Amino acid sequence: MTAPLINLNNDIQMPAFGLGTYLSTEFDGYKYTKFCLENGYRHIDTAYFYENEDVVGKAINDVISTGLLKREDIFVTTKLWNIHHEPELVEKACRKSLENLKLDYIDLYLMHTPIGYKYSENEELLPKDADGNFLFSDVDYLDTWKAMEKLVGPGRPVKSIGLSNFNSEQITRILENCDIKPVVNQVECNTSINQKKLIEFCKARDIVVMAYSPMTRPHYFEKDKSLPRPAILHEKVKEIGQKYNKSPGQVVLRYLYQIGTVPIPKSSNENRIVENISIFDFELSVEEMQFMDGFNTGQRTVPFNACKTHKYYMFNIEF
Ligand SMILES: NC(=O)C1=CN([C@@H]2O[C@H](COP(=O)(O)OP(=O)(O)OC[C@H]3O[C@@H](n4cnc5c(N)ncnc54)[C@H](OP(=O)(O)O)[C@@H]3O)[C@@H](O)[C@H]2O)C=CC1
Ligand SMILES: O=C1CO[C@H](CO)[C@@H](O)[C@@H]1O
Repeated sequence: MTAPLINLNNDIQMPAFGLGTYLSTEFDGYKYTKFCLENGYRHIDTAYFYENEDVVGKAINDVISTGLLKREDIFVTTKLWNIHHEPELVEKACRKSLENLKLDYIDLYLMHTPIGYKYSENEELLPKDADGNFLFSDVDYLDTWKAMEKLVGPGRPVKSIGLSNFNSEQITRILENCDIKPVVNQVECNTSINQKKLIEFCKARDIVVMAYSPMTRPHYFEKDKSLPRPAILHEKVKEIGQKYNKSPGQVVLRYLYQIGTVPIPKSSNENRIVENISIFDFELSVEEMQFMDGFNTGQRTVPFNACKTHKYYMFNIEF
């Protein structure tokens, strides 16, 4: 199955469903990106921080070279990492991502978070002091955004730019000062934190919410039961799925699609990869949507706790 296309605020179209690749190792990153593209996926999410742009890019290029797909059939999202927020580092970082991916352009380039980390020559991705505290920078994310704007346009390396992990006040500040509007805000969005207010806020401003950790990271919950409990483990979600001949995972992903987001679940399992995208041939009822709303506690799986002291920490306000 392929996902429907949605129009971004710059009239570029983006598939309403994608593959996440965080923690996809060299082998998995290549094998499953390729498998996804061969099985209907047209949208891949990676990041400089994931250190897998090279294998993800190789999978994309290999599928293109077989003739199955053309470059323009595939929507590639990658992200500017926190150490590259200094305006003079932005284009270099973007070019490095393109070089890793071995592509001529990036479809969507996101600022990974509003928080900058200290840059060093050896490109330490998570720079810390001797006590293990993050070494932050205080670069204004607006200055970073201005540098990202310069990447877009005819002959430039990026088609669309967007945000990730931004709250409503930070988005407003960008919108009030930008020349190019963000097309997307990628945030944690799953049954435990369904982001209804942020989705409404973004929708009113023509910004699409992309849902990361849409399955509520079942592999993390397995190891630490204080984390939010994935709804796929709930008996009633299983029952709802049975009614449509769908799995609990499909019910969760369909819920996220119906509340207006673009889910990007990660999977390194062929059955689950095919299953996850097969959500565009059924619809949850109003009552079922209300039941799924009931899981929303607001608890995050990815709270960026180590960044709490930074002036741009994004999760201090309601949304
Ligand atoms: N912008 C940001 O700051 C962030 C972005 N992201 C992006 O979002 C993507 C997805 O989020 P992620 O954090 O990976 O977490 P997910 O919520 O997508 O969880 C991934 C886990 O869920 C399992 N899984 C996938 N599908 C199913 C299913 N149908 N039923 C049961 N289990 C399933 C996978 O196992 P298996 O592989 O065995 O199928 C994997 O262990 C990331 O990979 C990344 O691309 C994520 C976090 C932060
Ligand atoms: O994209 C990401 C994947 O998850 C990480 C945390 O587990 C985040 O730090 C990062 O933003």
